[in-house]
Amino acid sequence: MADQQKISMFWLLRYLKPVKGRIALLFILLLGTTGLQLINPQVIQRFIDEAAGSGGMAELLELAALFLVLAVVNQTMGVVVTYLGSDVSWRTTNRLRGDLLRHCLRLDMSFHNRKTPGEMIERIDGDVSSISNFFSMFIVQVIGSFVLLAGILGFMFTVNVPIAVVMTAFTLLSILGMMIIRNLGVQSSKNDREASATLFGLIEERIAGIEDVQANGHVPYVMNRFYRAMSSVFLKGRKAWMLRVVPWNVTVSLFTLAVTAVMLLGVRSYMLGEISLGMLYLIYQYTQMLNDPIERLGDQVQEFQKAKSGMLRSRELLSQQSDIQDGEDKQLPEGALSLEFDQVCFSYNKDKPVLQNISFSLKPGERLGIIGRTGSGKSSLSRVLLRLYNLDSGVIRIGGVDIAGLSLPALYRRVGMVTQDVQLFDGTLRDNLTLFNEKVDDEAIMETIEQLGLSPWILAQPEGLDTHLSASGSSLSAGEAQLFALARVFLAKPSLIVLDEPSSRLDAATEAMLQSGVDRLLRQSTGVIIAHRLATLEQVDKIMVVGDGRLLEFGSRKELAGNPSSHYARLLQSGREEELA
Ligand SMILES: Nc1ncnc2c1ncn2[C@@H]1O[C@H](COP(=O)(O)OP(=O)(O)OP(=O)(O)O)[C@@H](O)[C@H]1O
Repeated sequence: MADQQKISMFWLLRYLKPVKGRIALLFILLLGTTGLQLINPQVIQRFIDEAAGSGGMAELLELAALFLVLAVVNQTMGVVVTYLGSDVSWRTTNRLRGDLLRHCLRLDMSFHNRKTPGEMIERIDGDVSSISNFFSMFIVQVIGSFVLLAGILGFMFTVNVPIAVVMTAFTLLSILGMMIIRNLGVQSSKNDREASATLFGLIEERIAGIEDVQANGHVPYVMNRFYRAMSSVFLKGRKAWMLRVVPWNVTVSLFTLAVTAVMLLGVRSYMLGEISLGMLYLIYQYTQMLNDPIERLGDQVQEFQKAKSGMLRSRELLSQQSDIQDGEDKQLPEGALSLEFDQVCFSYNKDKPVLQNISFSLKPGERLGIIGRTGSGKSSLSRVLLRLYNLDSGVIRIGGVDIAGLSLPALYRRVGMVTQDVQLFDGTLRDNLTLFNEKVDDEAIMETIEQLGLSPWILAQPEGLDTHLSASGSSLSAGEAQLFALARVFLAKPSLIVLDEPSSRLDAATEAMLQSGVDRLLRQSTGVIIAHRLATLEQVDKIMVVGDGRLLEFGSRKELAGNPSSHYARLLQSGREEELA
């Protein structure tokens, strides 16, 4: 645990570095307010003694004015300290949020398959929020509190040693107690954060599937799971809170004892004529003030426990390694790219093979149509081709280069894919087509759209390319979104294109219209088209039939069509596409 703590602190320092100037200023201001807090009671003490003695009105007014000025300056500095604290906290935590998101986006699909989006939101935002106080105030508050304590106790030793000894003993005991129990709540706070992440995951999953939940009458079941998750958050949250407030309760009890002892000693000294009335007030005031920094330290211990659980979880996430390691090769040959699968085996879970010994090759510019029954492994084939998963064994070569040794940006620059699930982003049609790349001009967009025969559709949108699309895609039909995804991938001019059921949601007329456009655009690249409808594959050069993760048939489309014993010919003859393979 101690080791882990050291790592956490060290690791966070890099986020504080860019704001070190602001932290220094924060620190100076805090020292200033601490000093003013110490001086103010002394002004009142002099005021009381002057008033009780023979002080003139002018002196009293001077002291009152000084008190007012100091109080206003103190308040103003307090506001600036709060502002600077929040500023530091936002700057640092936003950098951490950015790092976490960037890291997660690079993690492999196996990781993302295990996490719900809601859980990821909690990890990227929720955990970091719990660290924000640590960034803004922890160091400053802790040091400020110690300085204030030292100031009060130091001054008391010059006034009355027995009272100063009682105060010091109380302070040391309180701090010691907090040090001993400071880690008490860390694990429970971590459990609390985990429960909350699960709850968010559940809410997100259900809202994302709202149509299915409503249409299938799943509301009571969803509510039941929701209540159970909430109950877990409540129980774990309560335990974490209870363990966090223990240090605070310890200091409150000690403080009551200390105030009683100090007041008894103070009143006794006053009765014996050792101190003035003003000094008695000062002793009382300083005793009260002792509680403030100790309470602040207690608060910071609580915050630290919360922050530490967030730090541990964020650190854990940042240290997750992607299974997909970036390769060194940066170059692929110019023009359309060849494709070769050599004895490729792949599984999502080791106990269930999904692709078994797949070998085939395509020359640059050739087009392959893949057919096979539902669940036979067609989409998995395209996923491994784009290195979304690692192979169990075998090699995939694109343009003669093993993709395992190829850098991922180099791969994605030249290979494009349209999947069955089209993701839209919050932005205009143009943003979604260019993926926010401002270098792509409208002319290039319209040219591609024209070739795909989609310009009437784009022009029919209320504001053309400036039409706003919502991230959920509710503004487009599923078929429209597919057209859109096709335009998007062709705009990037890839040299190898994988189309996974690109027209599954289009009506026959729209598909026919699209077909010639796709054919034209595919002329500049090698194409892999996964299709359920045989009509989609009329223009391909090669056909592959997949069944149960195995390659059942591979060859020239024309030859297979002319061979009555081939799977493909039989499918063509029967016209029963549902019997694919
Ligand atoms: N993320 C995943 N995790 C675990 N198993 C998966 C995952 N995705 C797919 N599978 C399994 O892998 C097998 C092949 O799935 P794949 O999606 O490649 O089939 P497909 O031929 O593309 O099917 P469809 O025609 O329905 O799109 C199926 O048995 C499926 O259950």
